Amino acid sequence: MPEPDASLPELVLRRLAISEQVAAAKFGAGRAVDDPVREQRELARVRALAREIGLDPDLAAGVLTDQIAASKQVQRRLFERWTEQPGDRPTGGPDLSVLRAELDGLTAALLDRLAAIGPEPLTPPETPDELKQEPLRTAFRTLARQRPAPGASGNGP
Ligand SMILES: C=C(O[C@@H]1C=C(C(=O)O)C=C[C@H]1O)C(=O)O
Repeated sequence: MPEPDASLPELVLRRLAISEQVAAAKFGAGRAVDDPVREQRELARVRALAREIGLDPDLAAGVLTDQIAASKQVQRRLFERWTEQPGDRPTGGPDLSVLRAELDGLTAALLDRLAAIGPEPLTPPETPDELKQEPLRTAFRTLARQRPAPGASGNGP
């Protein structure tokens, strides 16, 4: 479980770190990076969660779409690396179902943070890890824009 007071950028970074382990679990099992069925299920879930906590469902879905795209960028890069350099291939590691439960917990925490913060644009954190630089920009695509104020219905005068 994430720290209860983790900032939104920390949660995004944590989700990408777990994506590295997801890549290892999939690569070892010969599974594809993309799982469109799970993606659709997650998107439906965040829309429902967003409604429960007074967050714009389109905003929540947009932010999750970015997190999924960023996760897949990290995973694809690692698949390429491990294909080219078999010596770097990981051994062992957590089960995919355990990692997915962690991802789901982080997604819920992300929505909670999003509902709590103001509309100001957020910028991706700096990282020396070249693998994560572009995925981090992807993860912040929607967050980097001005957002509707929390609680705003969008139907006001
Ligand atoms: C992380 C995974 O890989 C991809 C990314 C997902 C995500 O970030 O939530 C969901 C499904 C996959 O397309 C996964 O399969 O669980």
